[in-house]
Amino acid sequence: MDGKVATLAELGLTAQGGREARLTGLSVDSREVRPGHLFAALPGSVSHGAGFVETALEGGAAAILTDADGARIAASALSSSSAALIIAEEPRQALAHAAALWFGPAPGTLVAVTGTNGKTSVSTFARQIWTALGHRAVNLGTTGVEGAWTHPLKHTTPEPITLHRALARAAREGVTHVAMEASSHGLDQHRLDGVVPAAAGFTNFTQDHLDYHQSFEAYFEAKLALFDRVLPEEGVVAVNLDDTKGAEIARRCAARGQEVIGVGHAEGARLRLLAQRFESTGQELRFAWQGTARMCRLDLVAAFRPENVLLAAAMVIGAGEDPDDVFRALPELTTVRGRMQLAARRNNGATVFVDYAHTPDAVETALKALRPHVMGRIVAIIGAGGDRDRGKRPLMGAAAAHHADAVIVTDDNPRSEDAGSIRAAVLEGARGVIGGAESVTETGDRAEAILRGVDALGPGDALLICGKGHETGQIVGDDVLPFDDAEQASVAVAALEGHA
Ligand SMILES: CC(=O)N[C@H]1[C@@H](OP(=O)(O)OP(=O)(O)OC[C@H]2O[C@@H](n3ccc(=O)[nH]c3=O)[C@H](O)[C@@H]2O)O[C@H](CO)[C@@H](O)[C@@H]1O[C@H](C)C(=O)N[C@@H](C)C(=O)N[C@H](CCC(=O)O)C(=O)O
Ligand SMILES: Nc1ncnc2c1ncn2[C@@H]1O[C@H](COP(=O)(O)OP(=O)(O)OP(=O)(O)O)[C@@H](O)[C@H]1O
Ligand SMILES: N[C@H](CCC[C@H](N)C(=O)O)C(=O)O
Ligand SMILES: [Mg+2]
Repeated sequence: MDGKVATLAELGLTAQGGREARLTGLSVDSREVRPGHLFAALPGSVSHGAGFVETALEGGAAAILTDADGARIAASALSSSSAALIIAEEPRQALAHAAALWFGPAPGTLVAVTGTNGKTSVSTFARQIWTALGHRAVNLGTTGVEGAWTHPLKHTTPEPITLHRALARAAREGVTHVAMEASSHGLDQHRLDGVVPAAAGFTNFTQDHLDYHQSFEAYFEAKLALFDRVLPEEGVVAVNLDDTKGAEIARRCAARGQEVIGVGHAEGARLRLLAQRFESTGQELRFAWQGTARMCRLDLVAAFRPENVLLAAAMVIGAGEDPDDVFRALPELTTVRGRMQLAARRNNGATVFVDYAHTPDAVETALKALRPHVMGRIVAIIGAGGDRDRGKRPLMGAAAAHHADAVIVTDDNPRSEDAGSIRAAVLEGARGVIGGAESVTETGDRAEAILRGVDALGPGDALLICGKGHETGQIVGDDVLPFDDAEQASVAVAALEGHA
């Protein structure tokens, strides 16, 4: 945005005393302030950004956006400055709107999805459907910006400056359609308040992020904001009715007069899942749109997959596509990076999948979702991250031993911890299961564990490599060693089948 200048009024902001400023950029971090910037001094979880106003002013900030507390904290720094002061009740919301105006036009069609699990999957499928229909589309979230334009991101839902910069750049690259993930942190912090979705989706609601939200109620309230605050009145709501909280959202939105597309097995679903038949690398679906039954084959495994696919279809329909065109595109959907991804196949037909499951619940869900596709045995590779929740380690081991036929415990980002001790905790959980997996073994080196796992596969068997999904590195101490589960799976198959 070199050379660009805007007034406060052009960004929808009004300073105390009506003072004006000519802005050259926006920052939320005082260390990034350049001369002429608006510095948003936000109340944080660790400190109040207002404590950094002095640094921002030294850096040349022309305006400070904050709340009433912030104005008090920064009063003395501001008293000797000519910078404009904007006091907003919700400075994060004001920043989101200002960032949307500063960076300029975003792609014309945007949808957003929230829920505990499945956001990355649903937004990726929405992007793939649009692409199949001839649009230049991207998905934006945990795996960065992917599709017609790619760009890395540090967060699932980035703060508004990063978000609107990315959206504007995507638009300049010719992208017309965006499916984005709305994390509960992002919603709670008003990061999406400057976007205008045509449709919003809800996957499901289970326990997560209680360290931040404190209670289930607060966590759900955060998610509701996508429908109550971010989605405009004329926006369409696509929601999984099989989830109790989803049904509640559907009722609330319908009562408000919003168009709702219910998805799921539930009788009242406009897009209703009727039946599934599983094969080793995919499944047949029978579903109905507004009462008319249809069939299609998905080249995707996991019993829960149709939930994600049909929700994505509902969001794309809600955003204006013709339902028949959308359903014709479904057989073309391909795997989501690191989510029940078919990474390799042995000559004997055995399959190797990679999944990001890194909690006890996710390990259980992933293994159960794979089971109906597998005629033989399931081998699971699992490990747990260092410098993360220690309590989950034995529980992950137990989940794997309960639901797999053989378990290989290995390393997954030991970070600053002793890798052997982490494995020992996972092994203890796995070996404590009575009547579970027939074998539980330990192989610290992840590449070797994958080779052993692949080697153990007979006809009809499957290997599920849990924990790293789309990650491209193994974090050991301060080093990030290149490592990609899907790539290692192919390397292992090639080595065992004797081809390069
Ligand atoms: C817990 C959380 O969400 N924190 C966000 C919050 O920062 P904070 O409240 O911790 O900030 P703080 O450290 O108290 O500092 C207060 C303010 O002072 C500013 N500051 C701080 C130091 C300094 O020298 N100068 C300065 O200006 C900070 O930029 C901040 O605005 O506000 C910041 C500015 O908007 C965010 O960047 C930051 O996200 C951090 C980076 C983060 O890691 N968030 C994660 C937890 C997150 O949002 N994850 C979700 C979903 C994950 C999932 O689904 O698994 C995501 O969407 O990625
Ligand atoms: N509909 C679903 N029901 C249950 N589990 C699911 C569903 N969709 C995906 N999962 C599982 O949840 C995990 C995360 O999937 P995905 O990355 O799509 O979700 P997400 O909401 O984006 O997660 P994150 O909060 O990490 O960004 C994967 O392990 C996947 O197997
Ligand atoms: N966002 C999560 C992902 C964990 C993935 C797993 N590979 C690990 O390192 O534990 C975390 O950083 O805790
Ligand atoms: Mg995600």
